[in-house]
This record gives sequence, structure tokens and C-alpha cells, in this order.
Amino acid sequence: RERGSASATRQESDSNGQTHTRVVKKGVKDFNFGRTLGEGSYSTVLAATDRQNLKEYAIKVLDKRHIIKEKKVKYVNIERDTLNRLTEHPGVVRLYYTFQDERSLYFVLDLASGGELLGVLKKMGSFDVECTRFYGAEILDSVAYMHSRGVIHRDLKPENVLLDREMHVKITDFGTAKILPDPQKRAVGGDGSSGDPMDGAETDRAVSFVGTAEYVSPELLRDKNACKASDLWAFGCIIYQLLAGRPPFKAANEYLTFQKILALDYTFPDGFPEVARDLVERLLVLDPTSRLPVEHIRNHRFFEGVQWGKALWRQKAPRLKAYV
Ligand SMILES: C[C@@H](Nc1nc2c(c3cc(-c4cn[nH]c4)ccc13)C(=O)N=C/C2=C\CC1CC1)C(C)(C)C
Repeated sequence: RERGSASATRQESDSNGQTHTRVVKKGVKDFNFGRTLGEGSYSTVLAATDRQNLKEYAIKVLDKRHIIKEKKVKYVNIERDTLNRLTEHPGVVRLYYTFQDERSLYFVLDLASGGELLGVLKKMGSFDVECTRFYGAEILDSVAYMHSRGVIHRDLKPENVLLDREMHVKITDFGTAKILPDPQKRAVGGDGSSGDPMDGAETDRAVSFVGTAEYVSPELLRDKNACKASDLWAFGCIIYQLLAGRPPFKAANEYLTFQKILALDYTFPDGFPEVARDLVERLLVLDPTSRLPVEHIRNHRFFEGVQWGKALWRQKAPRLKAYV
């Protein structure tokens, strides 16, 4: 049985009247499928209810033929392997198990019934400092956890930051993540998560993947290199966008957006809070090794008063107020 596969059990009696417990993997017929929550490039995410325990899940359905035709098998395996590594944090969508039928693959996952952070931001226009601090802290805590597990997300953006029923963060969409080689195997000793921001830089293999234009890092555009610090560049763009209501680098088309990123061509709107400006300026730095690392971001004045760790995830999410 592959790790993470779930099972139901069924009592069966054999010809001698002996009863046996048969382990039966859950399948499509164990769920009532509901509305479509989101469409990926080669997948659909549907709301679903387990008919046995009435629990609600999100089920990502992937069409096997399409995946093979589009040569996306690698991405599906990366997403499953990444999700199987990231099971111990409240800020990451959890994969419970997978199953398949002749046509499709099914990933049974946490349902983030609050939807996309982007949707909430569009409705609000922008967030005030308190809300930006709370959502920024939960996103950072989740990114720090991914990095500690050797995973670089590489496509962090408000569409991939989901909200659960209690309006806490659930990061999703790991099809383009990068799993770093296990440091234990590479270097003798060491605690595993090296503090090196360039950790994971792909110098050898050509990187075909580039994230979403507005959030892609300069190093990915310049040297096709994604490293842990690339996620912190995207984090800086998200903090800016929550307060300003728009991303820092946005132009008429992708090419012009890339030019603005490489030239660090962005400005703060009038009234952008000073303390947040200082943080963003230390994240939107062209050289990834000069970007503020996670521990220094946690200690930045902007996050003063944030209780990191479990307390962050236990507190009530702040009522969303626009930053006018
Ligand atoms: C980013 C993603 N969108 C979404 N992915 C997931 C959702 C999800 C939920 C809503 C939603 C809920 N209520 N209202 C909207 C809107 C979009 C969603 C969810 O609940 N659970 C797991 C998900 C994804 C799991 C994935 C790691 C395997 C795309 C657009 C790619 C389909």
C-alpha cells in the first residue's frame, strides 16, 4: 500500500463461516462530488463529501491521458511527493490519500472553504496593517516550514494562498515546487535545513519552469535559478500587494513586467506604512543572498507583537478591514 493511501474495512465471512476484515481502499464511489473549486492547467479541484463519515474534502482530479500526452507526469509526482513531505503544518494543504480509476488520478485534500486570499483582497481593495501582519505571519510561518522540509514553492502568489473555514492560511499548488536533495546524504552531519538562501540553486539542469509573471524573482529570470530566497521575493510582493491592493511589478504584458523586475522598477503609493516599506525594501532586493532571511523577517519591526509558532495558528483571525 503506497504511503498516504487510506482504506476502509469491510467484514467478510468465508465458506467456513470465518469472518475476515478486508482492507478496501476508498474510491470514487465513496464520495459525493460537489462544485468545482478551481481549475489547474491539467487538473480540476472539486468539493466532495465522504459518504461514510460526511467529512468534507477537496479532491483534485487529474486526467491520466492528458497528463501523459502533455508530458506532465513529472509534475504530478513532484506534487504528490511534496505534499507527502509537508504533512505537519496547519498552513499547508494536507494530502490525505490518493486513488485512481481507469481514467483519472484523485488526490483527497483539505478543503479550504474560505477560498483564495486573492478573492478576499479583491473584495476588500486592500488590507490594513493588522490584517497584513496576521496573514503575512501565517504565510511566512508556512514558507519557513516548507524550506525546513527542503521544499521551495516557486510559485507563491495570492491565488495559491487559500483560507480555511476559520480564515487561517492554507498554502496550495505544489506542482511546480522544487524538492532539495536531502542534505544528510550530501553533506556529513549538519542539521538538514541549511540557512543558505541560495540553497537549491539549480546551476546544472536547465529550468523550464517560470512562475507567475508578477511574482517571479529576478534570479529566476536572469539565471534560471530558483532558491529558497526566491520564495521570499514572492513573499515581499505579497506583503506589498496586501497593503497597496496591487502587486509592485505590473505592466501591460509579461515581457514589460519582467523588465520592471530586473530593473527593480517599483514605487510605493502615498501613505504606504513606513514600517512595512522598510520590510518590503529588504525583501525586494535583486541579489538573493542579500534578501532578508526568514529568521530576520520574523524579528522585523513590522511583525512586532506577533506570537510565532502554535499560538499564531490558535488565535482568531482578525476581522478583515480595508486599508484606506
Ligand atoms: C490553486 C488551486 N485552487 C484551489 N485549490 C485547492 C482548493 C481550492 C478551494 C477553493 C475554494 C473553496 N471555497 N471557495 C473556493 C478555490 C480554489 C482552490 C482547496 O480547497 N483544497 C485544495 C486545493 C488544491 C490542492 C492542490 C495541492 C494539490 C487551483 C487553481 C490550481 C485549482
